[in-house]
Amino acid sequence: MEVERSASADVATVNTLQSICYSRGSLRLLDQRKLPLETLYLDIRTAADGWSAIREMVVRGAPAIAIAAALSLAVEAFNLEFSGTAAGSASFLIEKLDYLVSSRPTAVNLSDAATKLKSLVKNVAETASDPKAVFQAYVDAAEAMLVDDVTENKKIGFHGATFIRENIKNPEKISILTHCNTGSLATAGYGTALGVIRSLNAGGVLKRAYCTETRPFNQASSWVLRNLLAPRYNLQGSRLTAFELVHDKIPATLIADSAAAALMQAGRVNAVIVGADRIAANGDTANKIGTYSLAVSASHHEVPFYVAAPFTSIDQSILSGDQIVIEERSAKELLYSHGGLGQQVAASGIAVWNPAFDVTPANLITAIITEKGVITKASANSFAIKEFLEGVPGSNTN
Ligand SMILES: CSC[C@@H](O)[C@@H](O)C(=O)COP(=O)(O)O
Repeated sequence: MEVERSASADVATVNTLQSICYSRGSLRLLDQRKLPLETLYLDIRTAADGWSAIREMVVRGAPAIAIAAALSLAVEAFNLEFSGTAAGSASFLIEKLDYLVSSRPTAVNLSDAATKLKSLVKNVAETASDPKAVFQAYVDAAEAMLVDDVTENKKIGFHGATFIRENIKNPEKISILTHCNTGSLATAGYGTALGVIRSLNAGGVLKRAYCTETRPFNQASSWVLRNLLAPRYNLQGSRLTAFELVHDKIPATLIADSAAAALMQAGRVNAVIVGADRIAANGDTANKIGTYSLAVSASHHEVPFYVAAPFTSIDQSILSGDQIVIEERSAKELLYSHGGLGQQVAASGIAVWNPAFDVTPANLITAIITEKGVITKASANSFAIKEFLEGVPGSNTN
């Protein structure tokens, strides 16, 4: 993974909202750990580079992780002098895809993409005699993910804004709270939950967006120790979402995570919207740690709580959220400022539990907003996602 430093920290003059810069044979990822103070792109040449960039959170957000992983292998495959058979090229790609999936466990988009890409290369290898045909099919499919994601996000934005306007009190003056970062930086562009906020704003009905700081992630890794002399805090809400909201001139206010319940109690928001890393078949949703607290508070204050995500975030192979593997991150993210390099900020000897995600049960979710439309409750405690899909023309329900 090579560092490529963009000239300026002057965020207004560069397209800082593009986290994935790809052209055939070349991939650069915006180092999101450095935003908003510095714009730095890392050159990704191999699947191994992609794996490290995901693990170290250079790139993060469920859809962006999947696309970055697929494209890192596309770049490696495109630049490779491969002398084997078509079957050998398929095995090569499948092995690398399995490796990429091991980078972070909770978001399903990456494993979903890998499963689809593996099936594609297996099928192509069965009929192709030339390994190049297998690589070509892989590269085409990985590139399509980049394009499709933006299209799908815009549909999520449209469906979400329409649904919220039709179902909310005070639809001409919507104040909405969001958590983590679900915008352009977490996707190929536009965003999911933040895409809905963008769409509400474009429709002239958004009074104010509130974003949480989104504790606790700071930088803590050997790669950082080696490469970043001046690491910065990495709070997906205060640095990334706030950055996108300011960039788009959307009226917005930052709050500490712990201020969310008081914000609702004061009647300052009439909706909450978050993204998702994995949604089970019944609608239980894993998302950034703190999402569950927001949902509990929203329920208490009778504020609607929406999840916005593409269908690639839905894992129909699991019946409920109990089956979702939650990533636990380094204790250093809590014990030290600047992810282990800065000052100690907690008592020596204290044990740490640092899950990166939590699961919000379906009963606390008002609706799930997708690119295919809005899924509402089948009963008080669950969503019927399969049945919803069966009603969507042309949808594969598997
Ligand atoms: C459109 S991104 C949806 C989720 O991936 C997002 O809300 C989130 O939890 C991201 O967590 P992160 O740890 O920053 O990858």
